[in-house]
Amino acid sequence: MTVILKLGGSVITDKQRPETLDEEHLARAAAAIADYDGELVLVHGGGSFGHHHASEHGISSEAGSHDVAGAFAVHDAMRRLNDAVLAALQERDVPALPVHPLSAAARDGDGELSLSTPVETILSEGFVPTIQADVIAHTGAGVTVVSGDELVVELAEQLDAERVGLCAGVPGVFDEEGQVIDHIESFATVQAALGGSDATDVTGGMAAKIRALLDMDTPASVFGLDGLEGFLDGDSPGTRVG
Ligand SMILES: Nc1ncnc2c1ncn2[C@@H]1O[C@H](COP(=O)(O)OP(=O)(O)OP(=O)(O)O)[C@@H](O)[C@H]1O
Ligand SMILES: C=C(C)CCOP(=O)(O)O
Repeated sequence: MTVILKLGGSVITDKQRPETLDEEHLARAAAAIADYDGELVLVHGGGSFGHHHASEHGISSEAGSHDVAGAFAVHDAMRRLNDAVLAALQERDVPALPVHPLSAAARDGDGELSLSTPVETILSEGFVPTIQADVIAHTGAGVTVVSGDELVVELAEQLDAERVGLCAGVPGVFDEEGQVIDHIESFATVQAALGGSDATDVTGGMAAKIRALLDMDTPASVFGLDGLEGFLDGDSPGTRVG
């Protein structure tokens, strides 16, 4: 059965500084992934590569743009981040190959995402598909951002995944007192504690993440880097969602 893991941009980059990797975190994540023995699909977010350029060019999940320079600036930065993630993985003998949504996904006029990737074949041939958040064509709007969280949800459905993990820069989802919530079953019960991101972020931070995860049937967990090994061992660190 397939496990889907998103490496949050808040983990693998320094979200406060444009186009800055968090080399140490990326190395730790890659080492944990190298120890995993099973079918794994990786997705990664934008951090200070995607969100910075998207914000500068006024592009978000909803706000589109026909400006090719802006569209390419976001895509190109995300491709550079994807290259860095692939390099860290391949260095540790993880057979990671890239998937770029700009060439594989689109939104219709209602904003509905369609994604047609060779991920299943890449997986069945023993590789680890590594998919970046990106900009994609959006009917009537030019391009909009597709977040790593949206890609995770879509892929979980397409691949009938067993489990989904979102590794973020926080140990889990905090309640209003700052304690990590063990289990979230409905948006309404936690809404008051959920905010955006504390850095530049065009896709809605934690609130959007939890909404997206509650919308799917696959069990999910949100955890920090310290929880990654446990998640890959089959535990549910941080906050279970759904
Ligand atoms: N209740 C909450 N619990 C935990 N984090 C929260 C909460 N409300 C808001 N946040 C913010 O959500 C952020 C995590 O979401 P964010 O989208 O930045 O993570 P990410 O998915 O790792 O990054 P990226 O979108 O770049 O991939 C935290 O850094 C924090 O600022
Ligand atoms: C801005 C971009 C391209 C990234 C959006 O994806 P996220 O980091 O998963 O929210």
